[in-house]
This record gives sequence, structure tokens and C-alpha cells, in this order.
Amino acid sequence: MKRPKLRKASKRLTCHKRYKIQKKVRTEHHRKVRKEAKKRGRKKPKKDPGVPSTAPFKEQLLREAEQRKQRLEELKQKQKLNRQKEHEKKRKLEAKKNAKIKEKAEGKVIEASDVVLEVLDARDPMGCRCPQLEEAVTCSGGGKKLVLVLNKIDLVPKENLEKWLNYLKKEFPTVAFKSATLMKDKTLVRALQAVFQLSHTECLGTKCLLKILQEYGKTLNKAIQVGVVGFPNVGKSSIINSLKGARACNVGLTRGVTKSMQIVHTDKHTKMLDSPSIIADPSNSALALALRSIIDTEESDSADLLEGIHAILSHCNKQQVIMRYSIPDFENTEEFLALLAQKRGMLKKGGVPDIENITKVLLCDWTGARISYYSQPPESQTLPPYLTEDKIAEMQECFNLKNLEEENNNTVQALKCPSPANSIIFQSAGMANGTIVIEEESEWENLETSKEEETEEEEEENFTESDDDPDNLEEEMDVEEVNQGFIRLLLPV
Ligand SMILES: Nc1nc2c(ncn2[C@@H]2O[C@H](COP(=O)(O)OP(=O)(O)OP(=O)(O)O)[C@@H](O)[C@H]2O)c(=O)[nH]1
Repeated sequence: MKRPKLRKASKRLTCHKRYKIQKKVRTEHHRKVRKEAKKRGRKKPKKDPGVPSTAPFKEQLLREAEQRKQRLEELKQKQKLNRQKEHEKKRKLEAKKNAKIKEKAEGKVIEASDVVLEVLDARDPMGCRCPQLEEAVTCSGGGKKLVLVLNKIDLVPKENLEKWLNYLKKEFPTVAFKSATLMKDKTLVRALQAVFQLSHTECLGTKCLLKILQEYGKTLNKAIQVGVVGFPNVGKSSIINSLKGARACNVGLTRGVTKSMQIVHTDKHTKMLDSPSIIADPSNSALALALRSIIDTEESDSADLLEGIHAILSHCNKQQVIMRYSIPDFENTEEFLALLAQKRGMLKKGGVPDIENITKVLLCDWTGARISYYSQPPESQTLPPYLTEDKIAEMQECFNLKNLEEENNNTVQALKCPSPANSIIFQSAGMANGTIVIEEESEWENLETSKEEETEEEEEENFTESDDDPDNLEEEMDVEEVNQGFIRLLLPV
């Protein structure tokens, strides 16, 4: 009797049959791949077999090939030169355009102001001075005054600051200033100011600056307009905010935050005019362009940015740079950037250092609020050609210079400064040529708000400002630091 089938028949094949099928699949696949490659055309370039040694006129053929190669290279070189020439032409055209706008725009801010505050970064005061601006104010007639505001004094050693104050006061009345850099969340700021007296919110020199402006207003017997002018990121808006005691103007790590002219009333008799920064002239040195020009994240040429970093590094003490950034010794700028990108975790796919981004971050760092470096004033006082002894006396007239010196001394005493050992020595490139560019049709934007509007704005600000906004990065970091400090202080020790 036949046994009933309990299970399904097994699908097992003999090895011979299985290998045969596998081989067939493989050859089919190869055939298909070859066919497709043939359809697409050859991908690999054919290897040049060279000239066989038996060929007649071999030497002549080789010479001709060499000549062809040379001609091709010459052509490439020519094209490169042409491109460079065009680039240069474009730059010159832009400079001319800026110079044309300058005549009108410069007139606008200077014309509108009774006093012009030229804001200088205390780390490189000479590099922030713009001869075109100083000449325009001192030679404008009409009794306009120019006052230098030495801002970011918290980033240079005390002795260096004193040297600069001594140097600059011989040319223009100079005020030492430290702006309040934490002015985002006003409620938090007020609370912290009241409880912990945090240095970020603390500004120094406000009393002194307001006093000299008010005194000048009194001598003129009218409300005065004060133009705040300077290169990008020197702290123009921060100074106005500090004088106002509130965040009236936008402040940011990136350069060129202020895009239009703005009016802020600090008191009944003083109107501050915040203006977009002076545009550095393309004829400036690479160092001046690196520190004083606006970095456009989309348009800036990465070769120019790299040249900028190279210029900064070559004007610094290498050992101090290595210590400041805690990186190993480096041979050149590219290596420095690669090491720093690795240290900061700025890597692209495959762990490749993101040189482009680290370059931009670094350039912002050098005009921002963190890196401490300092330059020395010139050994002897040489007046710029537009500044005579008479002009100096005219600029100092109506100001109580003795009082100003005392106030500056008080500011210096109250200041917490980095020691020279924690600061990088830097060699300035000297004054930077520039033009004040404001669009012809641009109007003054009145930022004066009523108290109610201010509180509304405040609430809105706290909700609308994106946490990811790179412009607010620093302020965010500060808030975070503050919060951490806050928590630390609240925790039991
Ligand atoms: N440490 C320190 N940082 C400051 C001081 N003043 C301003 N800053 C910082 O410098 C950066 C630039 O300040 P802004 O007030 O935006 O400078 P600005 O000149 O108005 O800049 P633009 O609008 O780009 O021309 C910001 O990150 C500020 O927080 C200061 O006295 N000390």
C-alpha cells in the first residue's frame, strides 16, 4: 500500500543544478551591463598609446604635441589674466560708484549732525579711523564737532587703553566706552542687573558721554543731533542702546546689521542718529579689508576671505595665536584653519574641515565681542594732513577737557580688563579709507517709541526672535551663560 504524503515535496536541488543556475544568472547580468555600457558610449577615455618608436618623423610629432600643449597652457593663462582684469575693473567701478554716493550720503549724516561720534574699536583704534570722515567733519565749517568714542575697552589691557587715550586726546576729545552687550530679553536683563550686577549688562562711559553731549547742547542753547559713525561692527548701535538704556537698535555679530539711518532720542535734548557703517575702500590693505569691510556670506570670494585671515595672522604673534585657540603649531593659513575647524567640530561630510565657514566665523570673531587683542599707538604723534593745531583747538572748544579726563580715569579704574598675557599683540595697518554709503532715497527711521509700544515690542521680541538666528548667536550665548550663572548661583554650594 502506498504511504500517504504528509509533507510538501522538498525544493532542494542538486548542487550541480544550483551552480548551473547561478552561473547562468551571472552571465546574463554581465551581458546586460555590457550592453548598457555600449549604448551609453565608452566611459573610460582611451589610453594614449603614444608614438611608436618605429614611426617615421617621431621627433617632429613629439615636438608638435609639445607645442600644442604649450599653446593650450598659454591660452588658459590668458583667460585667467582676462578674468582677473575684469574683476579689477568691476572693483574699480564699484569704488567709483561708492565715491559718487559718498558725496551725497556723507553730506546727509554730517549735515544732519551737530556732533559726530566716530566709533573706534579699542583693539585697533587707528585701523578704525577714517580720514575721509574726519576731514569732512573738521572742514565742514558751521562749528560741527568730532568726538572719538573708544569702544570695547573691556577687550584690551588697561595700560594699552591708557596709552591710546593719551594719544587720541591730543587730536580729538576722546571718550572711553564699554557698551552693554546683553540687551535682548529686557526683563531678564533688569532682573540680573538688579540682583547680580552682571558685567555684560554693565556699560561704562555712558555718564561721561551723555554729560559732554548735554553740555555742548547747553552751549548751543538747543536740542542737538548726534551722528554715530564708524566701520562695521565697531559697536555703533550698542553705544546708542547703552545711552538709551534699552535695546532700540539691532545689534549683531555679523557686520552690516544696521541697514538704514535711524533716530533714537536719548533724552529731551539729544537725538542720536544711527547710520549704516562706513564702507571700506577696495584700495585698502588686505588687513584693513579683512577687518573693516562687510562680509557678504553669499557674495564674498572665498579666496579674498582666506587672504584676509592670512593678513590677520601675519600681523599677530604666532605663539599667542596658538595659545589663544589651543591648537598645535601650524605651517600656513590653510593648516591653521583646518586645525581650528577640527577643534570646533566644523566638519563637512566625510570629516573634511569646513574651511569656508570657519573663515567667516573667524573674521566675525575678530570684530565681534570676544577675542582680546591690542595694538600699540604710534611712537610719535604725527597729525594727519587735514588736522592743524587750529582745527584741534576748534574741535576741543566748548568741551570741558579736564572733566572728560577725570571721567575717563574713573571709567578705566572701574574696568575689568584682560591681562597682556591673555591678549594677542596685533600690528595695525593704520587708518582705513572709506565712504559712508546711504541710499539716496533712504529716509530716517524714527525708532522713538512710546512706553506702551516699548513693552509690547518687548513681549513680541521675546517670542519672535528665532533661536537659530546666527546674528543673535552671541547674545544667545550670553543669555545662556547668564542663565547658567543664574542657576549656578541659585544652587546650594
Ligand atoms: N565686549 C564688547 N563687545 C561689544 C561692545 N560693544 C559692542 N560689542 C559687540 O560688538 C558687536 C557689534 O556691535 P554693533 O552694535 O552691532 O556694531 P555696529 O557698529 O552697530 O555694527 P553694524 O550695524 O554692523 O555697522 C556685537 O556683537 C556687540 O555685542 C563692547 O563695548 N564690548
